[in-house]
Amino acid sequence: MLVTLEGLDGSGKTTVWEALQERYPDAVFTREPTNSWYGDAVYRSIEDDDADPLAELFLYTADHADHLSRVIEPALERGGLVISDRYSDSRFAYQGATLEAADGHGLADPLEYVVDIHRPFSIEPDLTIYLDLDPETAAARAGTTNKFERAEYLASVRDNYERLLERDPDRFVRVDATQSPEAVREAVTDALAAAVDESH
Ligand SMILES: Nc1ncnc2c1ncn2[C@@H]1O[C@H](COP(=O)(O)OP(=O)(O)O)[C@@H](O)[C@H]1O
Ligand SMILES: Cc1cn([C@H]2C[C@H](O)[C@@H](COP(=O)(O)OP(=O)(O)O)O2)c(=O)[nH]c1=O
Repeated sequence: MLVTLEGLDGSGKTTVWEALQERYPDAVFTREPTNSWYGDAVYRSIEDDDADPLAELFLYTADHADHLSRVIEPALERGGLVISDRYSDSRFAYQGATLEAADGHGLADPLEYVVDIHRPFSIEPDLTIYLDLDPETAAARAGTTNKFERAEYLASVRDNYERLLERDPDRFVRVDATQSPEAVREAVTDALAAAVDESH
């Protein structure tokens, strides 16, 4: 079973992901960008304010392809629970927004385009927990350290997440990330426990 955590920078994904490790000690905990050299390339691009948006999309997608074959697919084949801090929806929402800001880079609908390039090879999560937070709080919590963490940009990323929730309501569970860390953790744990129960 594949479970992903999504949300804006600073929404509390990593805090929750760490708490879940105590709760599910046998699960495989992973993240995107990964810790491979593809992930290193992604982080180089994040630091480059002039990175080409399409080139950046393909770097993230290369990291995802490697993540699938090296980590996700083997773990799912073993029948395990896999919990990923960010996954494809981050690309749909963030690179969709970056491409949109670059006048669509000649694409009629950047978000749809990013979804489409994943379709032939990617694996859809069984459950995606979306930590919902307003862009201002997200930027303040994240510390606005890179180009993706600015409130204005995060507002367009959030609009894209809303589109994704609308098109796929059965896969997503929305959690109000303005709550205390304890309340967020409890809501996430409840959603995950319900999904794990249902899969048995
Ligand atoms: N529910 C919460 N309320 C207030 N602050 C939080 C909450 N969850 C996390 N934080 C804090 O916000 C910052 C970003 O959290 P983090 O888990 O790293 O988010 P993300 O992985 O989504 O970027 C950290 O300083 C963390 O301690
Ligand atoms: C996985 C992924 C991350 N990102 C962005 C979100 C973050 O700003 C940045 C690094 O991700 P991450 O290290 O998860 O940041 P955070 O813990 O602050 O949420 O990369 C994308 O734009 N596309 C993607 O596909």
